[in-house]
Amino acid sequence: MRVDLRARRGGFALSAAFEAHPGEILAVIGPNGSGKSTLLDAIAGILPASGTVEVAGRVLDAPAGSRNDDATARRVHVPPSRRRIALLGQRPLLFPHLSVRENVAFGPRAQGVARGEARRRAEQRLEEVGLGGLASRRPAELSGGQQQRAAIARALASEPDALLLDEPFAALDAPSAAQARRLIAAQAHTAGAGGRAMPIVLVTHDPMDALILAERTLVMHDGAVEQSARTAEVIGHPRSDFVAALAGVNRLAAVGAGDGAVRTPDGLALRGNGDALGAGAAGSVVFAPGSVRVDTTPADGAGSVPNRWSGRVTELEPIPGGIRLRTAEHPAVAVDCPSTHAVTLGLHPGQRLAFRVDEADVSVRAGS
Ligand SMILES: Nc1ncnc2c1ncn2[C@@H]1O[C@H](COP(=O)(O)OP(=O)(O)OP(=O)(O)O)[C@@H](O)[C@H]1O
Repeated sequence: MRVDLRARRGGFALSAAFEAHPGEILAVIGPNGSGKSTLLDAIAGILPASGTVEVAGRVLDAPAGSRNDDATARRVHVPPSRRRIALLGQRPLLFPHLSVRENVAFGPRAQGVARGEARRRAEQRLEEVGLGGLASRRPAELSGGQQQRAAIARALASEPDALLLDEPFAALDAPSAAQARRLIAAQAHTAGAGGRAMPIVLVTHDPMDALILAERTLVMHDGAVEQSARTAEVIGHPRSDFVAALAGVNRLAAVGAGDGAVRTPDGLALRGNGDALGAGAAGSVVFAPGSVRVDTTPADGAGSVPNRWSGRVTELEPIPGGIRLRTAEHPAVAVDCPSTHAVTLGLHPGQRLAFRVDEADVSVRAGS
């Protein structure tokens, strides 16, 4: 899939270019209103866009005169129904009056597949998503998770060339989401029609979904692609405070101190791995709140030795398995303390604590 498009929705402008390969899951993350759904709608052809969309070697959108072989060629716009792209949103949107089997067979039937074959294909797809026994039910007789799985089966039954998923796990409880995740991961690697695996574009709010499922991630911001890289790079070395917050890591501006360490604006001295910042060179440091060790007795050299500091607790916030704290001296630094250790320390607001983080857990990046 090759996408290079621009689209407008009211006053909102979108511009995005990327490629997604067959068998690949590409995650798209970004704040609310950054244009993730708009991007999927434009690829699916629901929203008029200018630029190029190519899927499985078929040109679905192309500007006039864009083809090398024919400068007079007219603009290409294949309508949504003929794009062979399946778009699946948060809500399953099954036809309530049809059985689950008929819902899944609907796509193939609309493509002209004979009734018996469409039914066979629907049953096979339902079997694959674990709904083989529920094919005769109406959607209302299924749970939300089962409905979403039926919708995935329906999307796949049309044997699309690409699958676009918009927050497909958002409305599901944890077990249903896990099941849907497995299904989608398996699907990416399964050869579809004609023995081809297909690209999957997955819009998600949860960077951990990206980490579990997607080799590469696109970060959207204000209608543009802010970062496009391997997911491990996006999460491990976020370029924006937004991704850092989503990924749950500390990201601080830093300046090379000239002694191999870097200094943050609030005076934290840190040594880490990654890029070497010369004296005065700007960059950023990233470390996980959970990689910081907390103690009541000040660490040796706290304040003067890199990777050690102290502070007075101002904020305590429960997190799964422990407590996240912040200090008055370094409010931008979150520190996670496991519950057992929190009990031992007797964590409380106003408490003075010592902190240290291993060099190996701090990553330094040059540039802003
Ligand atoms: N039908 C519409 N008419 C006009 N503007 C719209 C319409 N739908 C969305 N927008 C605007 O387009 C922008 C992008 O919205 P979009 O839904 O693509 O963002 P998103 O990243 O998917 O957000 P979310 O994470 O909240 O789903 C927003 O500013 C939104 O207000």
